[in-house]
Amino acid sequence: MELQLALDLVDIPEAKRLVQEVEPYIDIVEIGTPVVINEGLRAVKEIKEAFPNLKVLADLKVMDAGGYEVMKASEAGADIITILAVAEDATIRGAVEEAKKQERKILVDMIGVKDIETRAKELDEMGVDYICVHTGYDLQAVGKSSFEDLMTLKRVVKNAKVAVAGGIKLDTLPDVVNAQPDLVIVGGGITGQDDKKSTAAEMQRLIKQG
Ligand SMILES: O=C(CO)[C@H](O)[C@H](O)COP(=O)(O)O
Repeated sequence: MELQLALDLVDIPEAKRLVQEVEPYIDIVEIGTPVVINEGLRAVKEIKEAFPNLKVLADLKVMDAGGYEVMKASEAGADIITILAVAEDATIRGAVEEAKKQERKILVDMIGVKDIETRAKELDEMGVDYICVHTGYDLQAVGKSSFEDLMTLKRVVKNAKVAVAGGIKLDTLPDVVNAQPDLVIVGGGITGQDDKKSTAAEMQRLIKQG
């Protein structure tokens, strides 16, 4: 099980400062969608250059032109690129094909998918690397979580790695770990804490023992 730090509400200098603080405790650093919108793929490039030992995920949430977007993110140094599960199959297949060519990975974000079971089975057959259930900020605000969807993924996904994101905090992490995802994605649960270092260290401890 791996821990991914999601950076959403920062600029590049702040992203570097945050990663430096928690680097020993995380496996993957996510350059979040708002960061890519504000700073471009330069953010991916700079973080990969500054932290070559960490995997970098570019949270592009690709919806079209899968092959092209994956190629550009790969050029910037992304190890993993996200695509939306609600995209057309042709877009997903294009992204998977390009990622294989570039020796990168594709994480499919299930945000907005109503029938998790059916779509997860289809994506699994298409050869994506990760399938991620995700409660975005707008549904977190009305009290939703991804826990039930995570159980569905665990039941139906046979090939891809299973990931979970959306509002995970130290107090909810043990339940998430019990469900045995391959990847746990945490943003505000670390970046919003006064003591980010010890929060990330404790999260890593729970994840490694899970
Ligand atoms: O992709 C995202 C929002 O669309 C976030 O990166 C993801 O939800 C993790 O952040 P948090 O733990 O703060 O919810």
